[in-house]
Amino acid sequence: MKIAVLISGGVDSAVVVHKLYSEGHDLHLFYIRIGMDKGEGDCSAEEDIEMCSLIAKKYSLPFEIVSLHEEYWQYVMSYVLQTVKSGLTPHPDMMCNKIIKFGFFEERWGKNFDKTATGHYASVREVDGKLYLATAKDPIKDQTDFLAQISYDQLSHIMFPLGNMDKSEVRDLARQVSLPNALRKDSQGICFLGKIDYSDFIARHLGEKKGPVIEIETGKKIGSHRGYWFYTIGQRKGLGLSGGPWFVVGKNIKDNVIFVSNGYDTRLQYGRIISLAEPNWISGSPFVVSNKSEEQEVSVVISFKTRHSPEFYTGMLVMSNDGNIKIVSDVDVQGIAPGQFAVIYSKDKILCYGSAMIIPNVKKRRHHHYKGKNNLETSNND
Ligand SMILES: Nc1ncnc2c1ncn2[C@@H]1O[C@H](COP(=O)(O)OP(=O)(O)OP(=O)(O)O)[C@@H](O)[C@H]1O
Repeated sequence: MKIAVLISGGVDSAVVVHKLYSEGHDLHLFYIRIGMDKGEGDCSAEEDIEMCSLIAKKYSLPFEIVSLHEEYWQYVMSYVLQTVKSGLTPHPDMMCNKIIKFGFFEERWGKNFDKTATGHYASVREVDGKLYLATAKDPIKDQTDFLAQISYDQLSHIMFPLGNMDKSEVRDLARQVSLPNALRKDSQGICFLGKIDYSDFIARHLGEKKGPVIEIETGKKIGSHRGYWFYTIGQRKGLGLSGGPWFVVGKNIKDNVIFVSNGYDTRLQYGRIISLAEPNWISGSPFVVSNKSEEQEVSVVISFKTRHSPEFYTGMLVMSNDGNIKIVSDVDVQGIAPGQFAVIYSKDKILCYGSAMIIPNVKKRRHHHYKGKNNLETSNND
């Protein structure tokens, strides 16, 4: 098979090259170059590229560096800034996979190959003649949540050769076959943005604007913050408040107010109802539509995640007859942040059906103690 392999200089994608090469495929390696923000050099990219060249050389494979710099800044980063500005929490990794790695790359280069392979920890399964995004063997490394915005067409053209390997097996294999990056540390952080400080980046683009931090139960001002766009629902770190733990439980964007609540047990930290919008069902809707009558809600038992973590929650995915969807969780979910995505899995946690954006549960709550303002919050905590 003719396969385009996306390589980053990291050990995972190098092991992909080794595996596919050993299976006798015809490989073409690609590195996607994305520069930093204006005026910032990016020396780590040069190191990554050098590593990619070494891997290409080891297997005598063609290697190309392609740029998607403009596209990344135009689509992914503008989405990040817009989302943050509207008080929501963005998910750049998800958008990067959908728009860059499996979007523009596929359109321009990947389409000329039978498949495109990456070092993501995920798999593709066929069930009743249909392909599904499916979880990886290694539950700690599983990255299906980052992939849950892709389309069926994108999925149909992708291979994830590490889906059936644990990270330790990947490292062992890299050592055994003496890959030049066998001992290289894993990359951390947000997609291509891993190399820059997220908070600095936001400050540079959106500036700072001081505002009050209000204890939600009492309406008392207990501190000040740098601008609502630096904070996300469920956040604990970086609030600079004494007598914690304090958690962000709501925001009033109009007045630049952050609401916090004290303690791990506060009711306000948790919610069981998660309202969703714009679902992306990769392989079709998980609802069994044949049961649907005019007045009825339809529901399906699911597992789900609301953040990148090995833990799954369980609950029901419910669609009301007006088409609105929500999750009713079996247990309290901490820090439900609108703008983030709920990733929906089959009950047995094997198939990833797709994802939908978390939206605020519409409700009004009066904060009598804070200048009598009536705030429609961006919090989902019931
Ligand atoms: N700059 C890049 N150019 C081409 N492909 C990339 C690039 N960055 C990441 N990828 C692809 O996306 C996959 C997942 O990327 P992620 O950032 O999660 O890296 P990772 O899990 O640390 O993997 P690796 O060890 O290969 O860097 C990589 O394995 C690789 O196939």
